[in-house]
Amino acid sequence: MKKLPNTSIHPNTSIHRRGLMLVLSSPSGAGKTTISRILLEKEQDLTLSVSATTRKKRPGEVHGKDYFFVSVKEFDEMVERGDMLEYATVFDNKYGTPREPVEEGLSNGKDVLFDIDWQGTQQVAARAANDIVRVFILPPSLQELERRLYARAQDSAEVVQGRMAKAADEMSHWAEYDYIIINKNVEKSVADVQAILRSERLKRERRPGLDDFVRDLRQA
Ligand SMILES: Nc1nc2c(ncn2[C@@H]2O[C@H](COP(=O)(O)OP(=O)(O)O)[C@@H](O)[C@H]2O)c(=O)[nH]1
Ligand SMILES: Nc1ncnc2c1ncn2[C@@H]1O[C@H](COP(=O)(O)OP(=O)(O)O)[C@@H](O)[C@H]1O
Repeated sequence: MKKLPNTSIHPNTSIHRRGLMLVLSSPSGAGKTTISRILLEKEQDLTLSVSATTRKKRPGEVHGKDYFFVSVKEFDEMVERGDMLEYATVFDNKYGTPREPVEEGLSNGKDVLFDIDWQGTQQVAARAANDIVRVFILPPSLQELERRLYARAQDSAEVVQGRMAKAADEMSHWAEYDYIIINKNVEKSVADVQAILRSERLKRERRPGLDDFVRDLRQA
């Protein structure tokens, strides 16, 4: 895997605040898409990293908004060209994060939201340890997880059962995340992610512009 130095993620050193990479992961059906959607409406300075996938489009999904739906050949070519920040196989389909929009968002002073699995999270963390904030979303119970997967009504019973079977595996990675949210009530979960975002944005190391500010204050 090509190593991506931090400097290439943040080419613009003049930005006042250093953008962060907010990762949401969860077993399928726990609610990360729902939480992300509301969060993006509420947070103007947050932009979604739209992944590329070889999975089939679900009813209602829009190419370029929910995912870039590509063929296996197109996906592999993107990987070959080094266009992916990270990529992984999940539920027999390939998923990956196109690098360029992420770099562009960060250098424009935006925070970037990622809906990616634990494999992708590990890859991004290895490349941009100081910029990543990891949030893992748990369902209140396995029964509720299954209910939500059926309630979404977009996958066959076979696909739902496959996702239930993989849930324990995905959840085994929960301790690799910085924050854990049990998604019982959507509004509360969104408020919790907003609290995380707000605190992480206030961290000293994400505010390089403060150096000059404090220097001026001290000279007064
Ligand atoms: N590593 C990686 N995982 C992704 C990416 N995009 C989506 N995923 C993960 O792939 C899994 C399946 O996503 P999807 O097919 O949309 O199903 P859903 O999560 O049940 O809505 C989820 O765990 C996503 O977080 C990506 O670009 N990279
Ligand atoms: N807190 C919640 N309470 C009840 N239903 C929820 C909650 N969060 C999400 N859902 C529902 O559960 C289903 C799966 O949510 P989704 O956001 O698609 O999950 P994911 O993206 O993690 O696979 C959707 O039908 C969604 O409306």
